[in-house]
Amino acid sequence: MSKTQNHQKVVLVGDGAVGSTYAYAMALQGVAEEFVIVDIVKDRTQGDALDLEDATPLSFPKKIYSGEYSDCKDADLVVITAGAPQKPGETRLDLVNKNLRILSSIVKPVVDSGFDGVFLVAANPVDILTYATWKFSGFPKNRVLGSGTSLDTSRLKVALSKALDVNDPRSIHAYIMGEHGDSEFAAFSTATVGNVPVTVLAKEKGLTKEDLAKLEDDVRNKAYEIINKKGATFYGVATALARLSKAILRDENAVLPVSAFMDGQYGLQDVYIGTPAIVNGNGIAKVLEVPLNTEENQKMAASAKTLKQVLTDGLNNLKKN
Ligand SMILES: NC(=O)C1=CN([C@@H]2O[C@H](COP(=O)(O)OP(=O)(O)OC[C@H]3O[C@@H](n4cnc5c(N)ncnc54)[C@H](O)[C@@H]3O)[C@@H](O)[C@H]2O)C=CC1
Ligand SMILES: CC(=O)C(=O)O
Repeated sequence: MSKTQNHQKVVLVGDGAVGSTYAYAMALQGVAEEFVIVDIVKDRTQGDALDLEDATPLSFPKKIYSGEYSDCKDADLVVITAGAPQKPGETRLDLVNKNLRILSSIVKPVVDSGFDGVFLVAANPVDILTYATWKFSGFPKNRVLGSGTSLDTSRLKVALSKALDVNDPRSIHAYIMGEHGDSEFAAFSTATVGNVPVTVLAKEKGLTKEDLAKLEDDVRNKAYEIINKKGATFYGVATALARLSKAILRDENAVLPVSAFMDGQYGLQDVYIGTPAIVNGNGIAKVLEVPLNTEENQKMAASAKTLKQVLTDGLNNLKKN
């Protein structure tokens, strides 16, 4: 299918639980006229394309098909959800060697196709795989981003909306920052509801500092809770990926939590990590540096340190094997 102007094309690599749910979320939205699905399991991509195209007469006219890396040539966006998921008891960081190997087999053929769009990475450990996608691709930093703490931020909004009796989580302005993983933290010092600090509203509700710490911990551990109960998480992240895709494809300049390259922000260098950023058709237009308090800044630094260590070890292991 040849592309005309204003015709947007997305290639999804990884048609598992996360990828196929993202494909469904995109099928229901009026963005991207062409959607290609790539995976090593061809029967699945072909079956999913046939199944998903049946949603289009009732949602949005869209060409959905099973494809190849060569289809990335004229794509606007490549979304990577290929990779092993956590088994119960595993952390996201435990996936690093396995998923770096898978990623290294994906980025090269995408780039070799002539792809010149934006990479959006969701496979875990997402901050590390986003960095590796940037390295492997040779793309500019702004055109490689990860889903980062977008899912965790949604989880924080859900938890705060329940705790503060604000039924619409979209009214909560708060971020989980740092690693998408065990060293992430809630930036409570800047969190607001209708411009009122969350800390003030929490106090009015009789919530103590310990209650907020427990809420943050529950958010941090929510993936483990879901994986223990049903084996995987996919609806939340798929919706976050669809939101990020829309911001990119519609050139929205929307503020969203992502994994972004640090170039001095938060005193950090040479690491991809979760922060709010302005997202548009070029990927990351600008990293927004949240004015964190001292304790939060320390958590951000500690999170970055963990990521850098695992990244270095992971890339060394990849070279050895
Ligand atoms: N960033 C986030 O917030 C979240 C990230 N994830 C991560 O997303 C990834 C995918 O999770 P699920 O979809 O549940 O796993 P899954 O096992 O259901 O799907 C993985 C897919 O990747 C494909 N794949 C494996 N190697 C490939 C290769 N070399 N080339 C192309 N495709 C390949 C598999 O065939 C499979 O279809 C995991 O790493 C998981 O941890 C999951 C939830 C949230
Ligand atoms: C699996 C994962 O990364 C999550 O649900 O947060």
